[in-house]
Amino acid sequence: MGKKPHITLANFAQSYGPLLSLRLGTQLLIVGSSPAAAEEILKTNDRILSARSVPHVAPAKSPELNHLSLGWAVECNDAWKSLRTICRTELFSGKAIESQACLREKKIMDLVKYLSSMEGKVVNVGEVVFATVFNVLSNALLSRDFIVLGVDGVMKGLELFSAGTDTSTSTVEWALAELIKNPESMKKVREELTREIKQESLKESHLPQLPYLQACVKETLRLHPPAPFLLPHRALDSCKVMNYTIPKNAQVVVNIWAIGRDPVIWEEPLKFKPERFLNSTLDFKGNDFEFLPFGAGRRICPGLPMGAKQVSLALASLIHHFDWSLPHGNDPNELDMNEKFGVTLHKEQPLLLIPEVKK
Ligand code: HEM
Repeated sequence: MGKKPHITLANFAQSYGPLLSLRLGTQLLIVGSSPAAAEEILKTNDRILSARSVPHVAPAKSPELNHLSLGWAVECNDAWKSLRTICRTELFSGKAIESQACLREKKIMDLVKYLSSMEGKVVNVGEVVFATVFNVLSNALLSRDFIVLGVDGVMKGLELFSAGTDTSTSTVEWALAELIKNPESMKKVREELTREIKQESLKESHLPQLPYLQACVKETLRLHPPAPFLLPHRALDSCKVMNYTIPKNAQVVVNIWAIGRDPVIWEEPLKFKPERFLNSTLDFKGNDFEFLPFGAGRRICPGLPMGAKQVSLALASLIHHFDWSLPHGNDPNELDMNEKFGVTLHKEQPLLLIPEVKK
């Protein structure tokens, strides 16, 4: 399938249709590549297809670690349920997210200060955003995790770090890259920020006043979902999807990257056009099967409320405080937008930019 299996499988879907069945050695792989297939996999058959197929490279392959793991829990058993409950009620509840707002705002202001000290120098955007996101997560989660989860807290905390850091960082990096490449959209974000934010520092409470910025985040997640296949699901039992039989233990994935770029669903799918999300109810909460960057159903990303806030605030602050240019006066049109497939779908070339403090 090559180094970019999300593209290979998107091409297969063009030729063979929205539900593919492939044999990878002894493993049967089922790939859904349309909103209808996604709905049958993640909603109609949510329970039966909610088990996990744990890749050999995944960190929690060993049984002891699986016992501690949320993302790699092989079934939605009682241990998984209790972890999800802790996420919902303790870590990512509306109240918890609100109480962490000050922390995110403070860490992002630290990032702004650091970037101000780097004015005129080349900065690796992914690296500096990663450090901030990691810092926020460690402060917000670990202390609570230890208290709430006791002895096992360290392992669970670590898993949440890896699930939350790469995904959020990569989204901010792609969003800034897209905005550098699309100056018209960048101008609109700036105009919105200048109009709505009268004070020096941005607060999370400002985010609802920034619909265009939020549309840019959605457009970025449509084109560059950090998990292009979600995480691999597994059939607990045999079931029917689109009138085909899915045998027990088949690995089942949804190619949300392919759905996000399907010309049948999206007008000019390869263009970065945040406007498509304005005056639209389309959201990433798992009810719109053409747009599933966080998944849907019982395995939907539990960190969604935190990830969404974190990405929007970081992106808004980077644009509110700085003008950005490419090193050596390079033309933004030439910016390399190639992807690298891995645990998350990253930019192949790191985004290197020069910040200039906005006067
Ligand atoms: C832009 C940010 C993020 C995106 C796009 C994202 C996306 C996803 C996706 C697609 C899945 C798999 C859903 C499935 O298997 O059907 C997932 C699972 C998960 N995510 Fe996120 N995520 C983000 C941020 C976060 C954050 C901030 C955290 C925690 C701090 C987090 C924790 C998890 C965990 C623990 C799982 C496994 C859930 C389970 O298997 O029950 N994610 N995420």
